[in-house]
Amino acid sequence: MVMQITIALTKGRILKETLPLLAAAGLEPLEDIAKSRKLIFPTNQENVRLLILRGSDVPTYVQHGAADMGVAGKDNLLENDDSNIYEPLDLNIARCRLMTAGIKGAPLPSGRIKVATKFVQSAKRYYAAQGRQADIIKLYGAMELAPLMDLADEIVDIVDTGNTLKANGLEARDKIAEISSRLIVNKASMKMKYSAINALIEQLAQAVSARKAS
Ligand SMILES: Nc1ncnc2c1ncn2[C@@H]1O[C@H](COP(=O)(O)OP(=O)(O)OP(=O)(O)O)[C@@H](O)[C@H]1O
Ligand SMILES: O=P(O)(O)OC[C@H]1O[C@H](OP(=O)(O)OP(=O)(O)O)[C@H](O)[C@@H]1O
Repeated sequence: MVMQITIALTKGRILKETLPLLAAAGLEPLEDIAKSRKLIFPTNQENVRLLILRGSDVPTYVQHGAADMGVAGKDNLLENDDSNIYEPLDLNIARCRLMTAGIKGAPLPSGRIKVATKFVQSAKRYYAAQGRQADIIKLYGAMELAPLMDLADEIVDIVDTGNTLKANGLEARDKIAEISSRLIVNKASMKMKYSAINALIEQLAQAVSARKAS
């Protein structure tokens, strides 16, 4: 019996870098995802279909088995319960860093600090490890604005070139994690659909190695 494999992909910048890797692994959607409002796409492999999701939802689908596999940024994986998830492959795409940042030259208050971030779990773990009392303020984007409006003393956000911080008079401070997109697999799916999933992992691993070598 042919086992269907469902792969949840992160839309946006990650999708643009994921599709060429999937193609190199012999897997392609049957239509142009960018020109469609659909959310489920069949592929050239009849037992494999793609879901297109927000990056923050991919780990949830894989954790609960609504998708067998997924591609998500490590920043989002660190925010979610991953007890049912394997992470067999770093796709080495969408590389960036999760960092603390604040107004350039501004000292941190000695006591409790206000921290604005989309990455609440990572922030809680980081400040606890630093022995700092942090009041976390949840935001969904444009975190760089928070210190400028005195909403927060620091932010925890993604940094790549540092241009966004610099353009807003902020400075990167401490690195919390190296970020890249990772291939994730539901643990039960790995057992029940081992041969099909393992073949996909191996083909993607070869595509990642070939991309690194090029
Ligand atoms: N400037 C960047 N350079 C490289 N990778 C980035 C950058 N910003 C984010 N990423 C990576 O790409 C992923 C998707 O980022 P993107 O900005 O496209 O969506 P998002 O708005 O963060 O996601 P969501 O819509 O779920 O909030 C992030 O989870 C992160 O892993
Ligand atoms: O260090 P830099 O090169 O400036 O990149 C960092 C910025 O990139 C992301 O924003 P972007 O607008 O790309 O995505 P978003 O939708 O998550 O804000 C992230 O949220 C930072 O603001």
